[in-house]
Amino acid sequence: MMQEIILKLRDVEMSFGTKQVLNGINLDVYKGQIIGYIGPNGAGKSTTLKIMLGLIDGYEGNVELFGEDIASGDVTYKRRIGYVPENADLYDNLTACEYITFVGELYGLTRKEAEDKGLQLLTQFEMEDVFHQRISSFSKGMRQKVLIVSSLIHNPDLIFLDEPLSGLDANSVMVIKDILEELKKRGKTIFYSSHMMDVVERISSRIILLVNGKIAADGTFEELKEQNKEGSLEGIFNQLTGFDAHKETAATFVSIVTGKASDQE
Ligand SMILES: Nc1ncnc2c1ncn2[C@@H]1O[C@H](COP(=O)(O)OP(=O)(O)OP(=O)(O)O)[C@@H](O)[C@H]1O
Repeated sequence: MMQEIILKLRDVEMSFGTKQVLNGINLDVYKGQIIGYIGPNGAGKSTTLKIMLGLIDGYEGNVELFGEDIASGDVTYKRRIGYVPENADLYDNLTACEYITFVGELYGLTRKEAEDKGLQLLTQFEMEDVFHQRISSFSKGMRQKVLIVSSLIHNPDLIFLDEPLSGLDANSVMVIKDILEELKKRGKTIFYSSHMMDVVERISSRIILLVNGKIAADGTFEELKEQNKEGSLEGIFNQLTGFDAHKETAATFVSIVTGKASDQE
């Protein structure tokens, strides 16, 4: 049986002014895949995510979600999407409860449904005591948990995560990794962008490496390892992005900081 295509990109290009950021992205993502979307800073990962989410316009090419062209004007597909942004402007003056019910209502839940479900979910992160406190009083990790809960409150089929583990402690990272596994088992499709190579290596059913707005590698971790003769995703990343100067760069950087070459210390 053919697997359902959830996400389809054809010749997607994007420029900001004269700078071309995406140079022809072609991609089919199937139901139940966890895609690890990696690449150097500025490669165009967040830009790709924002195009698929309908947050930025002006791209060339074709983007289909759940078999529908997102440029068709019909935005009902958005109800089936969850999104954890990289930099979220959480509404600091709202309480966790107010924020989560606000997002839940945007996605079509009633206030009561969103509030009940939000409290249940935050309780799993041991945050029930702060449900009615203002987000401005939260630590970075607590804010991140509110974002993760908000992104899943409406039971989306396709989930976009942009560096979702930032600020989370080791125990919470474990829980989130297992949540992603569990969502995958239940047929959810996950598009996961991160720089944490060990996590991407572990959770992804497929890894896509973007370099200069182009897909430079696409396959399972095993396939990438086979092709690149490197043992870790970090090593594969270094090799495919042509970066082997970390030691020299670090030494030069610290020499500038200290005003002395390393052998003068
Ligand atoms: N709104 C914008 N206006 C102008 N240039 C932009 C805009 N958004 C992104 N860019 C540029 O597009 C390029 C790709 O940015 P993008 O945020 O997609 O990279 P990224 O792969 O997500 O990087 P990172 O790993 O650092 O998050 C960068 O050169 C960035 O400066």
